[in-house]
Amino acid sequence: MKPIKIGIAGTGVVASGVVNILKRNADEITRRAGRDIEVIVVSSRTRAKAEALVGNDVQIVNDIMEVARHPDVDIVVETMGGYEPAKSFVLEAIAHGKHVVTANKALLAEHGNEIFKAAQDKGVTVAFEAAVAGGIPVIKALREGLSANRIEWIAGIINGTTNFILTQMREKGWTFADALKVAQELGYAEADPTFDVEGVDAAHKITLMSALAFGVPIDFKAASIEGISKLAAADIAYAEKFGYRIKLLGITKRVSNGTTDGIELRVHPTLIPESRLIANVNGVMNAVLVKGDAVGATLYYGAGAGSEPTGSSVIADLIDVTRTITADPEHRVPHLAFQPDSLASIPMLPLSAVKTRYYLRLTAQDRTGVLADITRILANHDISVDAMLQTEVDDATKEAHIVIMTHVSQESNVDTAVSEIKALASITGGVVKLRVEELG
Ligand SMILES: NC(=O)c1ccc[n+]([C@@H]2O[C@H](COP(=O)([O-])OP(=O)(O)OC[C@H]3O[C@@H](n4cnc5c(N)ncnc54)[C@H](O)[C@@H]3O)[C@@H](O)[C@H]2O)c1
Ligand SMILES: N[C@@H](CCO)C(=O)O
Ligand code: NA
Repeated sequence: MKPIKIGIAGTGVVASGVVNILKRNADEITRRAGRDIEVIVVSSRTRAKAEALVGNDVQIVNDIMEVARHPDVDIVVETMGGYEPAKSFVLEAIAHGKHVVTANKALLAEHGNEIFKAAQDKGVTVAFEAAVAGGIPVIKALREGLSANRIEWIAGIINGTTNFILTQMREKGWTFADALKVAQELGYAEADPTFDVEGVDAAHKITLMSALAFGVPIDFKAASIEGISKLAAADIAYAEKFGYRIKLLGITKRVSNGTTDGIELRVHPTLIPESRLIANVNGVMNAVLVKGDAVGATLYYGAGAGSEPTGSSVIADLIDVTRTITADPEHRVPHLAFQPDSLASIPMLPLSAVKTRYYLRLTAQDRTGVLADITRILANHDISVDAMLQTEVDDATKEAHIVIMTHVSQESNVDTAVSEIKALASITGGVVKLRVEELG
């Protein structure tokens, strides 16, 4: 059979992984796909760099649209990142009847509904395994392996950069800035690393998984997002005293009970019991826990970023598309796991509706009655205390830290209580609030 012909836009970290693996494993890949997969054209802004990667036999063009419109290309790979020109490139390729493989979660989280609709109308596939948790085949698991289940929730460490930073800070005492710099050098970070650090990248990924899990349109605007830039080393240490690790988690949950029906979608630093496997996922590694009603909890672990791990997922998509390229589009696996005419309209829940356990750290002056004031406020808002710790009073500041672990409480109640506590004269250093997830 004649080879499947690939055009690549963007020859950076991910594209290099793709090209190198395609060369090294050509034999296995052909035996699996049933046809050779051959890169015939790449776009590059720096010709020398592209030539060093693909050699002289591959056409190198300046204009990405030449890749999108190339008459011989069957599948385009989008590894530029960002919203534009990536969006125009993908839509142009679809309009020209090309299948698309992309690693770009930002693009799909913001514009996926439009892109998948265009692909559906044209009868082509847009595949994106590399976009979520890098090399881990979690999109495949959600879309195919778990398709018998009603998904209950997903919780994942889905940003390698922040997990790398948290790990180096905790294990090696690196500063935040040094750890971020190394993550950038290793090719893990986004072009704009605030996307990593502020939780936006994780929110892009959990938004896509939420749509796949619950059969709803992609709704990035509904995500509540909090990153790790304000996380204090003191809270990591106190969490450990209670037996918890702090990880940046992307969480999506279907809440369906007598009073509430909807979907939670949130990213924030989270306390996880240290006995959970996922609490021990370190460095650039990612892990995604998916709870299905039939299968129970399942865990997917592996490298969430990096050239070849991400390239591994891009090529898995290329092989999938190659295998089904001649199939009637109606018989291909739907982009978002559910048939596009069967998407549900389930409300997205605000953060204020979340019910979980909370970690609170208060910085208080050492005055009589302060603890009584705090516990009275908590009780007034239906928040019961599970455990409490107070540090010794600092000689210089006369302040102490009071750390409180609550039982399950509602976020809106906790927020009201926190603002009342902050208003107490004895609370001089603000209140830190973190969420706790048992993930059992
Ligand atoms: N690096 C990773 O570990 C990783 C993992 C998963 C997903 N991703 C995603 O993969 C995509 C690429 O990431 P990367 O790390 O390879 O980035 P990169 O910066 O290493 O490479 C991007 C490439 O695209 C080219 N490019 C960028 N803007 C362009 C434009 N406007 N016109 C033409 N060419 C342009 C650049 O010149 C470069 O060759 C992003 O969407 C990223 O989020 C990266
Ligand atoms: N910047 C992302 C790349 C993988 O999507 C990360 O650190 O996880
Ligand atoms: Na993946």
